[in-house]
Amino acid sequence: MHERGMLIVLSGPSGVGKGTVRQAMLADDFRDFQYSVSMTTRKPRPGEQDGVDYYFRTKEQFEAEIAAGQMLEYAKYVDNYYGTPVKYVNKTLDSGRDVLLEIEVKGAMQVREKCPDGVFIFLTPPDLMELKHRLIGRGTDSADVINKRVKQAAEEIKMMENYDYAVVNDEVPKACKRIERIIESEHLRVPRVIDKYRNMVQ
Ligand SMILES: Nc1nc2c(ncn2[C@@H]2O[C@H](COP(=O)(O)OP(=O)(O)O)[C@@H](O)[C@H]2O)c(=O)[nH]1
Ligand SMILES: Nc1ncnc2c1ncn2[C@@H]1O[C@H](COP(=O)(O)OP(=O)(O)O)[C@@H](O)[C@H]1O
Repeated sequence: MHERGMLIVLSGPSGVGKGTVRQAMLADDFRDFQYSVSMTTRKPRPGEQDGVDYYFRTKEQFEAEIAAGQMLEYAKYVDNYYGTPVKYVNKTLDSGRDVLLEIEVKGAMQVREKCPDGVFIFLTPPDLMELKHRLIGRGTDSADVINKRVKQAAEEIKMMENYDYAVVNDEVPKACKRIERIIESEHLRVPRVIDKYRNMVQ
């Protein structure tokens, strides 16, 4: 029998660098986690692929998935739905592998209710001006959408108190290392490993 995988939830304002840090962790050969691809009603950005970046769906399709109980969590964020299909998460955790969810704060709180033994990490920008610069620099959103996202960011940062860890993304390699250390330490927590040692003392 193997241990069940660990659920890692990474939240943080749009543009803070969640995707960048995740890619850097993979490039760093820290690939012990599986990324859960979310579903969204947002339109694909140039280069984004269905099934890789997101499952791109219509509002009707998304609502049908909710009604069918297929979502672990979902939330509305700046006029679109985003959510985590439950099947992939359960299947992967059951196989003993860790799963990483990259989701906004309302969804993360739903996951916290359902999976209290998950690890909740909040990635935060050095400040809101820097966040805005990153969103502008990414070049994927209109000025109007960027302003909405920065406004939303201020609300999201207030939710940090509900997380287990806060990681500042000042420099990508440093943020990566911080998250890797958190994941490694969480694996050593006694409640996660206790079963392995029970046999020794019987
Ligand atoms: N609740 C929830 N939020 C999600 C999910 N997938 C992505 N998000 C969040 O939705 C917000 C907007 O995502 P997106 O439009 O792709 O912008 P980006 O994260 O800045 O590239 C971000 O805060 C994402 O972390 C999900 O499955 N559930
Ligand atoms: N530590 C950092 N310093 C400077 N720019 C960064 C940093 N991390 C990410 N970026 C840049 O900020 C933009 C947003 O990053 P992204 O990973 O798309 O954010 P998120 O997934 O959180 O929305 C990208 O253009 C990315 O290259």
